[in-house]
Amino acid sequence: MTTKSIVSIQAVSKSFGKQSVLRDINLTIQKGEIFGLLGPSGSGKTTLVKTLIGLDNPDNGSITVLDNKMPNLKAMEKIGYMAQADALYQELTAMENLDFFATLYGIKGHKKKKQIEASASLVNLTNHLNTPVSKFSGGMKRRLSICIALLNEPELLILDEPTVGIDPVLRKNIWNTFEQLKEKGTSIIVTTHVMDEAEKCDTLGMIRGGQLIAVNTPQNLKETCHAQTLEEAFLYYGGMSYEN
Ligand SMILES: Nc1ncnc2c1ncn2[C@@H]1O[C@H](COP(=O)(O)OP(=O)(O)OP(=O)(O)O)[C@@H](O)[C@H]1O
Repeated sequence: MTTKSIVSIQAVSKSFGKQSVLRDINLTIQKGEIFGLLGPSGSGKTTLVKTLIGLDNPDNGSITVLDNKMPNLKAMEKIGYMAQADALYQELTAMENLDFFATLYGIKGHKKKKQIEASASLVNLTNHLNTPVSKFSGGMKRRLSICIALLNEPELLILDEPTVGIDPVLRKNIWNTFEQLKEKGTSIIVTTHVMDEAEKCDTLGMIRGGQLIAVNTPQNLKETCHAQTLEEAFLYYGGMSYEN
């Protein structure tokens, strides 16, 4: 693994009205790692990833992604983003959805065919491409959304709670896909509130009430405070229970 940074967040703050949602966030994410952002519902994970990709502007501070100060169109082209809710056309087949989004990304001809095949294979959807999305299970829809985020061969893949509502077997499959992508050199940022997923990340940022309360490997986070579990560690660093 190289030690070059792919994301640098400096003194980022954001409020919605009177509510302070991100408080002085400083964070560096290294290239080639799976970085997890762990925090309870409402802690600011989605807001932080949205500011990362330029979908939302911070009130203060600066963000650099792939050596570009955000928001930056060139950097955005190298990022694959999967939002929390699936944005799929239900009446279209998986292939038609993929074709539509590939065209939107400006991928054409032979490259389009190749990219769709490669991405579908990674998420195990090759045999379901001609099925209308309305007939997909929740897990298949999530995998199709991941597939779409992979179409432009992103250097950085950002996934907002990619496995919510997915059973443990499928969740394991999806994490295997992340490992394969990492092997190929893709950097991954994933938000989660699930502890066993957090354990699988190379580095973990714990966020609570808009504050980054600790950043380290899952092992070090536990060892430093003599915790048996990440939940215990979260309690230690956050000074409160994990749940809101
Ligand atoms: N557009 C908005 N306008 C006003 N408040 C917002 C907006 N977006 C988010 N918030 C508030 O900001 C806080 C953080 O929300 P955010 O979605 O970032 O949390 P989260 O950690 O991603 O939560 P979850 O795990 O439930 O998705 C919440 O209190 C939320 O209600």
